[in-house]
Amino acid sequence: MAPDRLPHEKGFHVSWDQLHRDARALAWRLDGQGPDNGAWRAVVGITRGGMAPAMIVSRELDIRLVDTISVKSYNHQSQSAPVIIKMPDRDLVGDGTGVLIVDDLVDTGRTLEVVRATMPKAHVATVYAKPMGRPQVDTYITEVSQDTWIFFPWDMALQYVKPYRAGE
Ligand SMILES: O=P(O)(O)OC[C@H]1O[C@H](OP(=O)(O)OP(=O)(O)O)[C@H](O)[C@@H]1O
Ligand SMILES: Nc1nc2[nH]cnc2c(=O)[nH]1
Ligand SMILES: [Mg+2]
Repeated sequence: MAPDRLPHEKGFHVSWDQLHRDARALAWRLDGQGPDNGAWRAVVGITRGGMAPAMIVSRELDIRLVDTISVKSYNHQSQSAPVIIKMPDRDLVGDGTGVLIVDDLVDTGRTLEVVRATMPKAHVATVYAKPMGRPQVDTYITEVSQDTWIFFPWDMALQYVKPYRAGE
């Protein structure tokens, strides 16, 4: 096993195209589910990974009010207690009513626990979810097992791969 995959058993590699399709699927699922005649008031993306799906969801649902919340917790694959280092505009998000919080994935759920506490009435949506974090999410698209590490396109590059039967 490649050392950069430890301690997870499996790798789930997501291309830009796949992320685009899955974020669009998330938007379609959320369409018409907002509290104001089905409409959502604003999108809040959780930096940094939530910014790409937040952009796609806000584009699909024609939501022009977009803000971010910045949370720092993971350093590579090791997690420390999540800390909010930047809040969204309080006048915009209020208690979270009509706000869609968007992140790329939920793993342990610790990031969303901290974010939810700041906007208790918001709807939380992620593209991918692992079982431990699922209770923190209202809507998600694809579930992967807890021992899977999800690799996003912004963390990868195309590179040469040797054929299975490499010439001697
Ligand atoms: O459910 P949890 O166990 O809290 O993990 C999920 C969070 O971890 C990743 O972010 P990360 O902290 O790596 O920061 P980044 O988005 O800036 O890359 C991911 O984008 C989620 O925000
Ligand atoms: N890229 C990435 N970041 C994470 N943060 C917590 N879990 C994951 C994961 O599976 N992949
Ligand atoms: Mg993140």
